[in-house]
Amino acid sequence: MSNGVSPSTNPVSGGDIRDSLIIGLDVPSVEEARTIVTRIGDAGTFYKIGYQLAYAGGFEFARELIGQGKKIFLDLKLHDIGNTVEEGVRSIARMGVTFLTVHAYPQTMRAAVTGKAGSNLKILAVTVLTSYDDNDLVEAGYAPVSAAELVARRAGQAREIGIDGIVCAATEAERVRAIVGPDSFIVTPGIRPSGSEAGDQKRIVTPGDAIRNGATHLVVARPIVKAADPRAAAEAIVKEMGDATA
Ligand SMILES: O=C(O)c1cc(=O)[nH]c(=O)n1[C@@H]1O[C@H](COP(=O)(O)O)[C@@H](O)[C@H]1O
Repeated sequence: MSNGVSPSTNPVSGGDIRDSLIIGLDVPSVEEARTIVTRIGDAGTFYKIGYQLAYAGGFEFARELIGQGKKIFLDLKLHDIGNTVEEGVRSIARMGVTFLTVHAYPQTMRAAVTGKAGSNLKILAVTVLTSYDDNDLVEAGYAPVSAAELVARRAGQAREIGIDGIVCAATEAERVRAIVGPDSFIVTPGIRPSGSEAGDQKRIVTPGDAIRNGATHLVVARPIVKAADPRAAAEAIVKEMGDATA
């Protein structure tokens, strides 16, 4: 697959395990992000840039990291009218990033697939945010539906539309795999090494269990970027992922 990423990089199927850890650079400035990336060194190969850093110089920093051979997940969680999503994705497709998120609404997913045509960009559909539980869905106006059911429904729609990968909690990874088939990425945030703070995450899973459940990529931000030693934190997570494949 293009851009150096494929489900075969999942340690389950024998790739470089470091490529399955996506480190979320949820920090306020490029300077801070650069310091963390330097400290992590070759323990980190794949970085996520989301709202906080993207709107504080993160797009330029993404290009800088790509120039250094790192892979970038641009986590913009797009959702707008179809034409706006399509043209936005077309612009992003020229940046050379590996992954881009959109919310898993059918119009939005179709527009994103059209916008990325002819590029190496992979679109990930965010199904139900990992900070949501069943009660949060009711509060947001959904008829009573479990997060797991809504994830499954949206994963099915994503597969029909031709989306490259699914973002879901690792609690749902096995069920999602059965829906999307063997070639789709399954990217799981809400990862917490045992003993670490859940914070605002509700559907959390340890790194080892996420790999055992079949995730191709794990997204981890605070447990690494807020650690006293980010490199040691990343290495410990990679080790736990590797042990889960043994
Ligand atoms: O799309 C995402 O990456 C994402 C989807 C989701 O459902 N939940 C979720 O936490 N994320 C992102 O994953 C990262 C998780 O951060 P930590 O909870 O600090 O590890 C954050 O940058 C979130 O924006």
